[in-house]
Amino acid sequence: MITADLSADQPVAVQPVLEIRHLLHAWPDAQSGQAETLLDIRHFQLQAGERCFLHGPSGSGKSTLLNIIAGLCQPSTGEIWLAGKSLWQLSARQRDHLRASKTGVISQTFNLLPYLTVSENLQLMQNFAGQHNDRHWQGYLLQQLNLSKQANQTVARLSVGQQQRAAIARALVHRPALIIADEPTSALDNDNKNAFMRLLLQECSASGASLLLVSHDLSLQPHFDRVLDIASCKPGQRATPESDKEPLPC
Ligand SMILES: Nc1ncnc2c1ncn2[C@@H]1O[C@H](COP(=O)(O)OP(=O)(O)OP(=O)(O)O)[C@@H](O)[C@H]1O
Repeated sequence: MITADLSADQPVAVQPVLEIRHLLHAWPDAQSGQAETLLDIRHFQLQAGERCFLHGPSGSGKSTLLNIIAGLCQPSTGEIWLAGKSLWQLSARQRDHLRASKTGVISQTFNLLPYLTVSENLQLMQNFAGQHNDRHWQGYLLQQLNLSKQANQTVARLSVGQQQRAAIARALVHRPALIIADEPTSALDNDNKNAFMRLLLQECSASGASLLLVSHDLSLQPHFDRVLDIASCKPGQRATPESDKEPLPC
């Protein structure tokens, strides 16, 4: 079980992009049907432009937490505030709209539409976010991600690494306030990993987007303001601070 109070020490002058209050989440065990608590986070905030790196062992609940933050999975109890709105007080339609307009999600399974081209996937994302179709910007992103040649190919014909880069472009194309990335570099070679990190950080700086990124690749840590080890926050333990900026009282 993960128990954490990851609140910032400083009083907050501006509204955070993301705030978690008293989150508890349990999945029912497949055999016994009993629910065992997986996540227990008393408080967590992410400010505009802040970059947070989240790591921890396989099965510790990182993807579950990201799905909860993205409004794709309802927590057992607790509140998730995204851009000043409480996710689970919204209708499903309002929640979908908030997710589409405020977050860019790069998931482990990419969630691209395989029968559409890369460009069409980007256009669709801008449409969902209520934006006009900015072909110049889309082309720039694809070029930065070394995907220009694949712009008019259907996603189903791309390699896994190319699909991952297409998913990255889609997460950035509508300039979201919060980028949520689950193992975004796992299928990339070193060159593409570096290009991806460069573009992601550059776009976060340019747009002021916050970034919450989950990875097992600890070499990415220096790019982040805060580093959280989800597994170090256990009941009765105090997490070892990993970031110079932020202690993590559990
Ligand atoms: N929809 C679900 N229903 C039931 N149990 C689930 C569901 N999704 C995840 N789990 C369980 O929750 C636990 C945490 O899974 P999760 O994918 O969040 O871990 P993780 O830290 O992201 O792992 P990894 O690093 O391997 O991706 C696992 O034991 C998993 O089996």
